[in-house]
Amino acid sequence: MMTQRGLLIVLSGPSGVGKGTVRKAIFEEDGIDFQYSISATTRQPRIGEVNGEDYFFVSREAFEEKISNGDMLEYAQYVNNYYGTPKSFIDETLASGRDVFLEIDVQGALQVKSKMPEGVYIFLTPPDLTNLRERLVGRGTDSQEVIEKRVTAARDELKQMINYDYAVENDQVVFAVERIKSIITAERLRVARVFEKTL
Ligand SMILES: Nc1ncnc2c1ncn2[C@@H]1O[C@H](COP(=O)(O)OP(=O)(O)OP(=O)(O)O)[C@@H](O)[C@H]1O
Ligand SMILES: Nc1nc2c(ncn2[C@@H]2O[C@H](COP(=O)(O)O)[C@@H](O)[C@H]2O)c(=O)[nH]1
Repeated sequence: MMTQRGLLIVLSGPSGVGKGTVRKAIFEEDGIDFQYSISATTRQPRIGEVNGEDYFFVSREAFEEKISNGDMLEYAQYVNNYYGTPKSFIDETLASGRDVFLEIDVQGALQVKSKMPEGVYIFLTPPDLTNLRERLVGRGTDSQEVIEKRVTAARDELKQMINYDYAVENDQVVFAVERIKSIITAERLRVARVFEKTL
């Protein structure tokens, strides 16, 4: 019997918009049955971050070796560090029929879209840039210099919203979570109908 491939769900948007916060809130809900793809990065862990849970923290050399070996579905250099999505987890999970959830930056999401256009691409947007800067400052994890680099990158990233399937405003986390869950429910139904027609 043919197995229906899992659905690839990509949540993206500028740094500080709240992707991680919204993703964690979604995964804390009951009945969530998709798998989170843990990214690799060369950035130093922040206080409280756990290797293998938040990221796979690796050296620059190890990351570059993974790129050469073709082990990354996508990768990006963001504010002097590499970030990337290990490919084998995505391939194996989708092939087993389970849905995968990626939370990645805009450069990476567009690379994935060019390879896997059948995925669902969701752009999380802030109410405005002032609000975005306030969130980065409020998070307290980056220097003023890094925050300015992230806000500058955000100006360009917001122009890419048009290349996504959906834009979701993160005005309040609970509302953003509900909007994203509705999108996923509708997309799962659509994909299941398409699959039924192929049987
Ligand atoms: N809807 C919201 N309203 C107010 N503050 C928010 C909201 N969503 C997230 N935040 C806060 O904004 C800050 C940035 O959120 P978060 O770290 O989740 O962003 P991110 O998009 O994952 O960032 P990065 O891409 O850099 O990892 C955090 O301090 C978080 O608590
Ligand atoms: N292209 C990718 N971008 C990723 C990945 N994992 C995370 N990210 C994005 O990087 C920036 C910075 O993250 P931070 O943890 O240092 O704040 C942010 O936009 C993340 O979403 C990935 O695998 N590929």
